[in-house]
Amino acid sequence: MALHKIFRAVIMGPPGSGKGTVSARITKTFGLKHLSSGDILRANINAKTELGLLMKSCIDQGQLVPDDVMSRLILSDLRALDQSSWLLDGFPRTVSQADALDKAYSVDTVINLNVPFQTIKQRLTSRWTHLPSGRVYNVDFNPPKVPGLDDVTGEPLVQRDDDTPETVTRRLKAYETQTDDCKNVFPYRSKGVLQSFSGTETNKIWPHIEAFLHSKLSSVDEKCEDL
Ligand SMILES: Nc1nc2c(ncn2[C@@H]2O[C@H](COP(=O)(O)OP(=O)(O)O)[C@@H](O)[C@H]2O)c(=O)[nH]1
Ligand SMILES: Nc1ncnc2c1ncn2[C@@H]1O[C@H](COP(=O)(O)OP(=O)(O)O)[C@@H](O)[C@H]1O
Repeated sequence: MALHKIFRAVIMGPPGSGKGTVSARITKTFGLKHLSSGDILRANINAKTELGLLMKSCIDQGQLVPDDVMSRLILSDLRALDQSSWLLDGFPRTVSQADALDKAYSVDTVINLNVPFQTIKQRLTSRWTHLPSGRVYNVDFNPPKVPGLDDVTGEPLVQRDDDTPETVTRRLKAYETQTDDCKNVFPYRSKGVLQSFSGTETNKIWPHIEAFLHSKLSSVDEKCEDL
């Protein structure tokens, strides 16, 4: 689908709810640029930047990195995408981050994935990641064609240091208290742009998200053509 107006979307949900998996499908179908806060942080760690080294211990302990650091990082990357439609994955995660984004951009839609924590725990301990691209695999759900290797580049897959059972528990707790419990204070429900999708299987949730975005994007385009 060709987009005429700039469309800005956010995808939220607990760790392991399928944000990366759904984002890949959204970018493939609708051509939005994908920006993932976790991928950006891991690229900094991998490149051994000062910021990456400082943030690594927070991430490995399953804690959120400080709001000011995260907001500055994401907003500066978004500035480079000013003329593009984008999908922001993993940001905002706190009220302060949501306020910082709201001051800079008006978000057209927020997709919220609602997946039970019990489902997530099993998924994350069997997640394999291609760090340079952020592509994710799963031994049961979407295994790579060759075990241990990325389908596109043939490079090795790794298990993230924070995908251990103990750290996953801490990340889910952080999500509950810092994101989920505060969701009503984020500026999205009151603005009528928050849309939740619930379930335990991405393949069942995806057709609903796809249909929702098709209708959302065509109404945005119609409004644009009316101007
Ligand atoms: N079993 C199963 N695994 C899934 C499903 N959807 C995604 N996954 C896997 O669950 C893990 C977490 O998904 P991901 O998209 O990385 O979630 P994120 O942490 O919210 O970005 C990855 O290993 C995915 O391949 C599903 O419906 N069933
Ligand atoms: N918006 C954010 N605010 C603070 N910390 C973040 C944010 N996004 C990512 N992080 C840090 O990076 C880690 C991994 O994030 P992410 O890759 O988005 O995890 P997941 O895909 O499992 O939800 C988080 O546990 C946290 O430490």
